[in-house]
Amino acid sequence: MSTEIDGEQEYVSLLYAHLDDLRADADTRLAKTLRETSSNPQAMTQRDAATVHYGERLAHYNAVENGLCFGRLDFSDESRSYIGRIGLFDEEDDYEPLLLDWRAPAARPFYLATAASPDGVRRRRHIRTSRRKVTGVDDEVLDLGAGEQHFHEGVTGEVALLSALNASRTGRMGDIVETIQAEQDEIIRSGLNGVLVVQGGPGTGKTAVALHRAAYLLYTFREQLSRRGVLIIGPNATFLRYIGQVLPSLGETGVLLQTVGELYPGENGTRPEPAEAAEIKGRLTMVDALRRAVKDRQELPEEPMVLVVEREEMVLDRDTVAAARNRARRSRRTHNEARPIFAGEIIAALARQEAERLGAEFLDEADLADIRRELGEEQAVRDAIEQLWPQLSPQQFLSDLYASPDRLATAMPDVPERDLLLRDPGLGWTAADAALLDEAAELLGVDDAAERAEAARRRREEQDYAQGVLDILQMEDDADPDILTAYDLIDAGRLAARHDDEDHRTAAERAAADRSWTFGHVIVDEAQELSAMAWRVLMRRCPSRSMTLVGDVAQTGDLAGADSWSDTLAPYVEDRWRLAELTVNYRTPAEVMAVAADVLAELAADVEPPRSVRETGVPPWTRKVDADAVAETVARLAADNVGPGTLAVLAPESLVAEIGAAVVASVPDAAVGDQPDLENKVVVLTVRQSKGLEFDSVLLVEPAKVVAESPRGLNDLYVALTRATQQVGVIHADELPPSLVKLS
Ligand SMILES: Nc1ncnc2c1ncn2[C@@H]1O[C@H](COP(=O)(O)OP(=O)(O)OP(=O)(O)O)[C@@H](O)[C@H]1O
Repeated sequence: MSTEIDGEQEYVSLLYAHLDDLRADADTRLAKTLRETSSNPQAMTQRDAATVHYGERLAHYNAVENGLCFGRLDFSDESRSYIGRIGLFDEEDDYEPLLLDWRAPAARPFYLATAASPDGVRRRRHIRTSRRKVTGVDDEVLDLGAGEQHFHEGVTGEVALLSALNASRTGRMGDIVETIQAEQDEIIRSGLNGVLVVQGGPGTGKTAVALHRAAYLLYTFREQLSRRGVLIIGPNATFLRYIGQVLPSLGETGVLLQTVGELYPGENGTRPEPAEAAEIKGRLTMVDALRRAVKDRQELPEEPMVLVVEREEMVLDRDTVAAARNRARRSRRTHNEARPIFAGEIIAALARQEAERLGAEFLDEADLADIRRELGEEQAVRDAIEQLWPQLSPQQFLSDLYASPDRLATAMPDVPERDLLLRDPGLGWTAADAALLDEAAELLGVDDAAERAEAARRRREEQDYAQGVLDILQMEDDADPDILTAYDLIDAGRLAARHDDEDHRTAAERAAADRSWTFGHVIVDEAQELSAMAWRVLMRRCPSRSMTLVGDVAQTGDLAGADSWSDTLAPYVEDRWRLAELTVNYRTPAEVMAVAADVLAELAADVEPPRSVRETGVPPWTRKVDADAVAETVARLAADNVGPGTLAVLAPESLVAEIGAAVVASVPDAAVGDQPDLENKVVVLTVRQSKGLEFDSVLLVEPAKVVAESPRGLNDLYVALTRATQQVGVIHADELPPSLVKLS
């Protein structure tokens, strides 16, 4: 074996030498670009672009340093390929591939070939490395015939897979490029177009698959996707931190990761709120409610309004305002965009009154125009217009709505529980508010006439400046008429525009700041949790409907979440979506899954539990204690458990603070609170917070309370039981819920 390792070491060293050359080259070019100085705007623009380009290349090479090469395929025709994190080519040998990017079509047999269907592959080799050193190889010989294999059915690269699955967790998710399984590969490489729903039980690799699919799509459709970017939505900030390293480790950075609460640019919806309030805000009927609420802001005065303009009284009666309002509404523009029409009508009506007073027969059209202009500048007139048809930002509009029982009643006459939405202004936004802010922005629109005028003025100024630059260049070049000047190639307008538009942020960065941005592809993790209103926003952000939605309807915890994929998607794509299923559980050992399966049977009798890929020999255990000893027992067990792996204490909402305090008293650096650091050995979380995460061991506290505290409590219990990679212990004083029969 050691000669095999030596042989691979030689090749792997050659690959690293190649990587070093590429890195050195990018480094030199970057340094050279940074040294370039020029006052020529075009050259400066090129310099900026080159800086970004070489900077990105360097980051890319650095990202693939660990595990650069991890596999080898030997084919029946004696040829062989090495598989790794990027493609490397031999420039001196007609660009022969030295290393195949795992995403390249030619690398696919590494994930798909089996003894039953070897696809020309004689041997698949997993190469284990630590930094740049080869530490071992695992071979699977595929042309022996299926009968002679001793591997698990349907599992490829079993040794490498099991060693990845048994490894201690670190609190950050890792990539799985070395051991992607066939059913996962199918999904990762599925076409770009249309909506793909990936349904799979806990631990089936949905998150892993979603992230690797993002990397695959960016590689395969680079041109298309790097311009528009890819958006990945995850359930909360802790989860995004947990998965945040995976794409960079695959060399991909052009992806925007967001929570639903961040869907409205510039705001971050993190304020907690009761599940019932979030559920109401997530209903699709909020679209009509907001429409009514906007109309409600276009007021008619109960009594005629008296305006004092230059010591003269003018009157705005209800009919005049109603006529102006009808005109503005008939324009079918959004609220803010229709406002100038309303204002114009009001001013025209007041101007007619003024003309009457002055004697209309002595005034011509120019005089009337002067009167209108002067009235438009009067504070009293502006105030009246602002009162009757205010200019509204989505934030102002929504906080006014939440602050007023009357406004809520007008907007939501058939929702008796609407007062759950009442709250004082200025308290910050919740996750469910983000979708409503976005909807409000759609309804209100922006009257950007002033901004557009300012932008036009700026452009004119820049154009004049560019013209000046070109004139100077031309003067310098006058000496030799044969030399092509910048003037010949580009006119001032284009030069200014190029300067103006040149924006070196990545698509993801630009998208994060822009509500009207549409993405090339959208991936939603824990997609079952999204409300109908959140789906509306996402669909607006992705008119091409190129989407991957991964989730598990059996794990839905949010009241506003999904029970069925077809109901969720029907309003947007009818039945035009494809379903892929993942069936193997890579996380939860069989012993734990057997217990979780009973909970699943109670909450969704028709859903098959995923099949665990391994056993640990440690069945879940329980410990019953007195109610006043629960926190102390958990704290002691947590202290005893501090080992190489990670431990999560999962507690019901009502106990989490008390349990957290007890655990911190015995394990001082344990992570607790809203945004715990998952890289700590011991973390105390609610079940909701643990969604999508995993730990080596889990201590579950008072499962009966977990079930009782939420209308979707059984789903929460199912989530809690399926977070561990090694073992689960249950500490309780209350009776165990009936679905945990196996533990009683
Ligand atoms: N092919 C694979 N090779 C190695 N590890 C894998 C593979 N597939 C999944 N895993 C590991 O299994 C664990 C579970 O994966 P992941 O979190 O993606 O599952 P999930 O379906 O999103 O789970 P849940 O629905 O419970 O959040 C992770 O540690 C992941 O790295």
